[in-house]
Amino acid sequence: MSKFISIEAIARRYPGKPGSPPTTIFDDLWLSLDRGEFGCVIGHSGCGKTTILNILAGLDAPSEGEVIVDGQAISGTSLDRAVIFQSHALLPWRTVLGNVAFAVSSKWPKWTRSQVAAHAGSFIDLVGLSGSEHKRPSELSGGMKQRVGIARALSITPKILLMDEPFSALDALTRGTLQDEVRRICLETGQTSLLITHDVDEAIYLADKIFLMTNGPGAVLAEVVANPLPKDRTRVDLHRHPDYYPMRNHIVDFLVTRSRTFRDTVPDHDPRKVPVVSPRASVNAPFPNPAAAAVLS
Ligand SMILES: Nc1ncnc2c1ncn2[C@@H]1O[C@H](COP(=O)(O)OP(=O)(O)OP(=O)(O)O)[C@@H](O)[C@H]1O
Repeated sequence: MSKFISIEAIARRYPGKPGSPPTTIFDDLWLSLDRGEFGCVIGHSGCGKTTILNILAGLDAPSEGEVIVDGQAISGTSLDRAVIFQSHALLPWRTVLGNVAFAVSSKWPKWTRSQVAAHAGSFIDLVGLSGSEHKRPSELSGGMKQRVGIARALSITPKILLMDEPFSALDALTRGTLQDEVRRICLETGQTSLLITHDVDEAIYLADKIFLMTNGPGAVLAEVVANPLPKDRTRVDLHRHPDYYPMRNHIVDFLVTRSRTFRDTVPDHDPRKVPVVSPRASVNAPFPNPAAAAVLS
């Protein structure tokens, strides 16, 4: 079965200094997601996470390779692919309703004003901002601004939702609440999503698949972690699940050690056949324990 999102052999290179070869951020990168899946890319600063997201959004183009979404190679930006940035990028002169309505009328230019307002209003409601429709961004908290960004992205019913560290500028309480909201909405609507984060717990809570990137330049997708935790997990009971610590330890171990040493320790890594692992609790086994990471394919 073909994948809903298929990143195929992409590379991103930047010109080097005069007389030097180009810098390769990554090359021959393959990554895929099924429809309705929530993926998370995690890796150290500079490994190319934002570059991957920008390529998927069409804000950047790969130096080589292509990206297929729903059976079609992408080219440039599209209202099929919505992005939520760390900085919400709202139009400051427009109200909450005006910001969301702007996106809605871009997608459906023939809709009447009242159709646009009703549709935008339902997404403002979805993110819990009813009553604030007529406020301008300067009157909103950081969390509320990010809610507007989420409502705006979801209101155009995109095929894929792309998020670049959308919660990282928020305080812990607001971050947790918005993670809950995004998870609820994505599960309810079957939204295919890709999130960039540095936060291991955020990835474990939200993602079905976590893509582990090695350090750049020359980063590679080393492993895909298939989340073994139940779908009905909640943020508060996450750490009580027996598979939580094996999985968390596996990812932290990767980020602390293997992301640096991967190139030397796995010289025959095949970027087209990236191992999918699902770290689980294993009785009497110290961690890290290779046996705890069941290789699924
Ligand atoms: N226009 C550019 N010219 C040259 N190099 C660039 C350009 N844009 C990005 N880079 C380099 O590409 C690499 C990957 O950048 P990217 O922002 O994708 O990393 P990241 O993993 O998202 O980092 P962070 O976690 O810090 O956001 C970095 O080393 C960056 O310096």
